[in-house]
Formats: sequence, C-alpha cells, structure tokens
Amino acid sequence: MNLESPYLIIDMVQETFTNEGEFQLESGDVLSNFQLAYSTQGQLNANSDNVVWVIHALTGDTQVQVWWSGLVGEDKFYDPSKYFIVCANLLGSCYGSTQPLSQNPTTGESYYYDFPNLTTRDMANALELLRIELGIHQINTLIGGSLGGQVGIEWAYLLQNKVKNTIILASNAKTAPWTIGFNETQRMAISADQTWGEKFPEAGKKGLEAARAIAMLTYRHPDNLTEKQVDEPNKIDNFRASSYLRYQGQKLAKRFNALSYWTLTKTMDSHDIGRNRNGAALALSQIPSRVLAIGVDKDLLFLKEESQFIANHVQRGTYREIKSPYGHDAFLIEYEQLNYILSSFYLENND
Ligand SMILES: CC(=O)SCCNC(=O)CCNC(=O)[C@H](O)C(C)(C)COP(=O)(O)OP(=O)(O)OC[C@H]1O[C@@H](n2cnc3c(N)ncnc32)[C@H](O)[C@@H]1OP(=O)(O)O
Ligand SMILES: N[C@@H](CCO)C(=O)O
Repeated sequence: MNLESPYLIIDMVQETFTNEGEFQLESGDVLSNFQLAYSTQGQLNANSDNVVWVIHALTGDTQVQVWWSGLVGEDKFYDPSKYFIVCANLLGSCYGSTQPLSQNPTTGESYYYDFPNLTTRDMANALELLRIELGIHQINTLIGGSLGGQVGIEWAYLLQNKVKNTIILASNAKTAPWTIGFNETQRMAISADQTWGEKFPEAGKKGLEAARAIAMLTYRHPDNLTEKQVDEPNKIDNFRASSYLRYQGQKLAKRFNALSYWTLTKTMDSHDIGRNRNGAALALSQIPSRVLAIGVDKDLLFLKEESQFIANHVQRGTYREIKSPYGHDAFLIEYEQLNYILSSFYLENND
C-alpha cells in the first residue's frame, strides 16, 4: 500500500537574508553585509512551537529534503505539514551564503584568499541573527550532524531556553587533534595543486578532488569498502576502491569550490565550545535544553566517545548509537535507525 499522500505538496521557499553592517568575528576580523541563503518549508503554528532548525554538514546545502530525504519531507519524521522546517546554508559555504568567492563590499573584488577565518561560534552567531530576522522566539528542535552538530552545540549554548531539544549527530564539543590532522592532509592536497593561490573560481580544483578522496576514507569504515568495492579475483591493478575514490573526488569538485572547502575545514579545526568559557565540560553543563547526542559505533572521524562526552556533560543529556558499517556518514544514510532513535527520544520526553 502506498501511504504517501499524492496531493500533499508543501512548497519549499528559498530566500536570502542580508545582515547589513559589520559582523564581528571571533578572530577580530569583521564581515560586512554578509548573506545567508536559507529554505523554509511548512508554517509556524499558532503557538509558534513547531520550529525544526536543521544545520547541514561540511558539504551540505539548504535542500534538507533532498540530502536527508529519509527524515525530512512530507510523510517523513519531520513532516512540513506539522513542523516549520528551516535550513540555512552556513556562512563560508558555497550554496548561496557569503563565501570566499563572494564580493568583498570594501574592495569591490572577490575575497578569494583574503576571506577571514570563521569559527563555529561565528556561524552560530550568524544563524542567531537570521532567527531574530524570521521572528522565531522558540525552536522546538535544533538538529545537525558533524560540522552541523558543532555549530548546533555552539548555538544551543547561545540560545539557552530558546531551544527545547538539541540533537547532535556524529559530532563533538571540541575538535580532536586526530580530526584536525585529517583536515590538514586535505588542505595539503589542495595547496599542492599548481593553481592554488591564483584568483579564479576553479583554483585548486584537482587538489579538492584529492582532498575529497582522502576525506571519504574518514567518512567510511573499512567494512563499507570491503563490502561494496569487491574486485574480481586475481587482479593486479585498477581496483574498484581506486575508481570509487577518484569518482567521489570528481563528484564533489563539480559542485563545490576549494576555497570554501578550505574555510569550512578550518572552521571545523578551531571548534571548541569551551574556548574562553573555562573548558568544554563547564560550557556543556550550562546548556539547559534537552540534548540527544547520537554517535556511530564505527565512526573513525568523530569517535562515538566524543558524542558520549556531550551527553554526559550537558544538564539533560541522552546518548544513542547508530550501528553501521558506513562509519561517520551513517548519520546521512541509516534512516531506519535514525527514525527509531528519534521516535524514542520524543516519546520518552512526552513530546
Ligand atoms: C547540490 C548538492 O548535491 S549538495 C547536497 C548533497 N550532499 C550533501 O548534503 C552532503 C551529504 N551527503 C553526502 O555526503 C552523500 O550524498 C552521502 C554520504 C549521503 C551518500 O554518498 P554517495 O556518494 O551517494 O554514496 P556511495 O558511497 O554509495 O557512492 C555512490 C556513488 O559512487 C559510485 N561508485 C560506487 N562504486 C564505484 C566504483 N568502484 N567506481 C566508480 N564509482 C563508483 C556510484 O555509481 C554512485 O554514483 P552516483 O553518486 O553518481 O550515483
Ligand atoms: N558526507 C558529509 C561528510 C561530513 O560530515 C558531507 O559531505 O558533508
């Protein structure tokens, strides 16, 4: 039986917010007149208590119904007939928000390599300005994975009682040296590209391909490649794992730019909810919302212990685990487990 409603089509609205004036960054730099692209789907209800705000990961965009299609959309867990769903493109990302290829209003030229360093706290502050612009006083659920989870936990700290449920997937409170190391290898690949340093939009593109190939090995567990990339017996070259990683590199380089990738990985490196707040444990203990931290048992990039750390240090934390051979990317793929974990969380909390 097809349970999907053929006549329920709720339009997604795509808009751009401009923050007029100077935006102070943690680095001491300022960003003038920044823009954030964002999408909304559904309507704010009479009690204004049905906002679900999704924060995308490293290479995501505002089209949450596309990249999280098993969780968000009509007849899905977060259904726009029930919820007002907002997803903004993070500052620095190349899907409509201000990023290194944008025009610097001060010079009239694109920023390129002069784009400032952004932190997850800066990104949370930018989302906060958008929330105020949209007249949203209360967020029912703030949810994000990986980089999106890092921005999410920063924003939950800032929002205090303005958010009821904070859901952080495959993420952490402070980036580990291990993760910074992986990001550095990817930036080394980008800067080894002979076009890196030049001022044209595709600068560093071949390097970005290599960076994504390296990154894919951190987004997956060896079991995933063992299962999916099986070669015929007796081969001595042209292995499936090689063409897979080359393909993934090309696929990303067609839709992303190396400067934005550089900026966002730097943002991930400096993430630390405890910076100038006497450490991560204390900062987490000052978050009043309910927090569900979801780890992935085979995540090699953001270890499950990092999600457990979040759940153990917030005031009202719950830890749940996805079991998956995919590794880190499981939070974008394992919909059956995600639906079960989310349903249980809301049921246990009487929502
Ligand atoms: C505009 C936008 O697209 S932005 C938003 C999209 N992206 C995001 O939001 C980021 C989050 N999403 C993701 O990172 C990914 O989409 C994921 C993790 C959810 C899924 O990753 P996928 O790449 O689809 O999955 P998977 O690892 O199974 O790879 C499948 C692809 O590899 C190809 N492939 C598999 N094995 C091989 C091989 N041995 N050799 C060459 N290609 C191969 C498949 O043909 C398939 O190609 P396709 O993507 O063109 O259909
Ligand atoms: N697959 C994810 C990995 C980072 O969590 C992305 O491309 O955004």
